[in-house]
Amino acid sequence: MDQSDPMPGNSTGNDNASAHDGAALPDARALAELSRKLDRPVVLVGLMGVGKSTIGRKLAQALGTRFVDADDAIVEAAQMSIPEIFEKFGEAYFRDGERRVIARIIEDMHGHPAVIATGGGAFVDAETRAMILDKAIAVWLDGDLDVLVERVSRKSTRPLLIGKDPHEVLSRLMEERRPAYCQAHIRAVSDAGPQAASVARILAALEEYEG
Ligand SMILES: Nc1ncnc2c1ncn2[C@@H]1O[C@H](COP(=O)(O)OP(=O)(O)O)[C@@H](O)[C@H]1O
Ligand SMILES: O=C(O)C1=C[C@@H](OP(=O)(O)O)[C@@H](O)[C@H](O)C1
Ligand SMILES: [Mg+2]
Repeated sequence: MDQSDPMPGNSTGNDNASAHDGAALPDARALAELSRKLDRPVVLVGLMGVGKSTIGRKLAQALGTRFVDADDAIVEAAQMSIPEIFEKFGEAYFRDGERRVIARIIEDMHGHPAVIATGGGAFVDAETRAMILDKAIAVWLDGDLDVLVERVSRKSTRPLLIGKDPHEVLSRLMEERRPAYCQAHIRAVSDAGPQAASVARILAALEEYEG
């Protein structure tokens, strides 16, 4: 890869993404070594349905680190589901709570490696994004619109999608949010292939980033 590329793993089509396409994870020694190098949490950002929660849990398993899903932590703190929070208090209130919860999770890690899955809108909030960029390694999980639409259609618990056409909403959010997601330290692709392949691509990009 061009050494001046600011986004390791920032590849599409047939360039160096192909080097990371295999589902094979690094061996245990390489994983332990990478985990040892990580002195900050890895924070997954990206659109709804791209796999932050699912792939994040598997990434943490591979690295032998803790995993926290920020959405679950918000639900626990609020004692309310995410659709209920949106309905009762609105999105702005949710974003404030989300920022505080993510800050607390990162703080609780005390600079130890961990994997944190955020909700799709967290990194779009300027303050939350600045905090994540300062204190963590931000990994943008990116995927094709059609893949995301198919995945979000499996569950109806996302307030921004309830009663709406997921293709229409996600294509609009993809446009609106791309400039924010682009600021992540790392980009990795989550495609329709095996989940292990997505995990392997993130690990390869982290390895490249950590040097
Ligand atoms: N790489 C992947 N390959 C296949 N299915 C996936 C992949 N990542 C996520 N999924 C599935 O897509 C759905 C949405 O994933 P989820 O992790 O909830 O996304 P997010 O947290 O980014 O909204 C889940 O049913 C999950 O099992
Ligand atoms: O994109 C968003 O604004 C949201 C994404 C959701 O999380 P996932 O991205 O994990 O689905 C959840 O935080 C909430 O419904 C809002
Ligand atoms: Mg999620």
